[in-house]
Amino acid sequence: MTYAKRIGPRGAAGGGEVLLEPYLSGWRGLIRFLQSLGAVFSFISKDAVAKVALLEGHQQQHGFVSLQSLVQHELAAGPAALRARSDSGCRTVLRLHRALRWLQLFLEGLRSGEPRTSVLCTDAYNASLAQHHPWVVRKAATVAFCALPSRDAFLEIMNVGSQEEAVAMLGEAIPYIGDVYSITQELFTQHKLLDLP
Ligand SMILES: CCCCCCCC/C=C\CCCCCCCC(=O)N[C@@H](COP(=O)(O)O)[C@H](O)/C=C/CCCCCCCCCCCCC
Repeated sequence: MTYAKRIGPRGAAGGGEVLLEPYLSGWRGLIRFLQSLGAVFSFISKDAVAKVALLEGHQQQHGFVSLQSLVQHELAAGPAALRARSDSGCRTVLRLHRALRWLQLFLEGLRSGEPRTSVLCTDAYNASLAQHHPWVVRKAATVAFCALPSRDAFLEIMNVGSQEEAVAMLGEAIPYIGDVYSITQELFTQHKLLDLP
């Protein structure tokens, strides 16, 4: 199971570029995992599927290799044009970028040994995505988190062997996620894109 590892370009050539193909492939793997957790999470997975599909469309249309090339291409039209678009790759990446912070925090909590996954998930959500969501989405998300399996069951569903092996895998994967998050955060800070509507 390499969902999280495949997101990141840790040590990849290109001076800290986030390569689009492994980035999207990582998201597809995470979404499959989320879908396996049951219908209660379908409103979340549907949103993630739509966002990944939008980015795949941009990738295919323009041949982007990295997040950096996507950002450069959209910035060339000017910041005002970029802000006016509701289907821009940049705003979509920004939504997934915030979700990646949630994932990083959630997996760190899972690794730490806290048994209540719903608490871990809620804490990670409140520290990342929640501030960007309206009340109704926050409420629905918090209700869905109560349906998460226990930590033991969660590590089992990950299907990477024993609990110790699953925890070891998280220890390897989390730094990759952190790298992708940091590189994207720097890119979006540099171009003042962290508040795209
Ligand atoms: C070994 C790994 C195990 C970990 C498995 C984790 C699986 C997670 C898979 C996918 C994560 C979902 C990412 C959701 C992206 C949400 C983007 C977003 O903020 N969208 C909102 C704003 O979009 P626009 O309207 O501006 O286009 C949209 O309103 C969101 C709607 C849905 C609610 C999103 C709640 C997200 C909560 C975090 C995911 C919890 C999954 C729990 C499963 C462990």
